Amino acid sequence: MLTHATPPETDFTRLPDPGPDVFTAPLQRPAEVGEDWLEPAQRQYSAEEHRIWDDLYARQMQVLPGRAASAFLAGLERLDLGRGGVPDFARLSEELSGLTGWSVVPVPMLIPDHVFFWHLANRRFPAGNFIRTRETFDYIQEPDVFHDVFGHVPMLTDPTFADYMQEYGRAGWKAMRYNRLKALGALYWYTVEFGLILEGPEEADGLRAYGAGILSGPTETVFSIEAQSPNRIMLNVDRVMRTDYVIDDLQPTYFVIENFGELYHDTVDRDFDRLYRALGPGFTYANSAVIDVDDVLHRGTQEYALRGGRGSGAKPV
Ligand SMILES: C[C@H](O)[C@H](O)[C@H]1CNc2nc(N)[nH]c(=O)c2N1
Ligand SMILES: N[C@@H](Cc1ccccc1)C(=O)O
Ligand SMILES: [Fe+2]
Repeated sequence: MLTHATPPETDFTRLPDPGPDVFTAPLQRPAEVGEDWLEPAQRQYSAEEHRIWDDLYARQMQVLPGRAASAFLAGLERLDLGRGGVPDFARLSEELSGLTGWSVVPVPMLIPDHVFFWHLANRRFPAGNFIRTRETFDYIQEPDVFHDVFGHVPMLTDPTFADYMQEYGRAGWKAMRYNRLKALGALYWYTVEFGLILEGPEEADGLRAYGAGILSGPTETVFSIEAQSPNRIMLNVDRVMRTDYVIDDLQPTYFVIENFGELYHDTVDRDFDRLYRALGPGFTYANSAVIDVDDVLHRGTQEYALRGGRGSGAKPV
């Protein structure tokens, strides 16, 4: 019997009930935001904060050509994110709504999973309001406005990717019912945050990054494409959803797609019920594992991780 955990009549305009494994408790909701976690307005930024955006932008532009996916670079240009200063969400939303129907809305910090899904399902991208400081210029733990807007928003100009993001949000309802958010989160991690795409034949050096976690920092932009250390493996949804991930260091493994249509087909056009029923509560594969079924583009040396990773002085590339 086929059970549809997300019934076709699901009302995605209403906030879903968080399932038992939703990471809600540790998040303290600030006084100024309601159940939707939306800030009443985008922050005002100081002149120095606008300069921080400009400097982060300039630093990325030195490394992106030849490494960022063409869809990402096209989006950056289309939205003119380098016009100077932190972009205004209202103007961004206006331009995006004409292109793919998305908007960008301000949130104070990480928001609970079910609220995040709900915004995506309604084509609203929740972006952190604050910007990092000079002290945290190279590395921040929480997503700030540079990661969220520079890293994520350009891809929302791509119609197929824009649809994928909305469907990912809608997918949260089913994953919550099955208590398998971790698995769906791994898919997000290895695509939206750390995805690579093979734009031309492999021999022609066609490997590019489209993941926001890669493209919002210079080190991982170079590491993900050029380093010998990480594995680069063709994306296999069943495999990826069983794979653990690191949140505070360069990835030991990247998963590669050939185009966004294929990503859409392998995820959206497929019923995850059977998969969720087959999955255990935790992950099966370590984040550095290479397994039998893998279609391996590059088997990494894992030298960076073996030397101790972040904080050890190990050189990324
Ligand atoms: C898997 C899950 O959807 C993911 O971790 C969510 C949780 N809450 C978030 N909240 C914000 N503000 N930004 C994010 O990217 C996320 N990611
Ligand atoms: N097709 C998936 C939904 C999904 C869409 C997009 C990304 C991931 C999952 C399901 O049946 O649940
Ligand atoms: Fe992100």
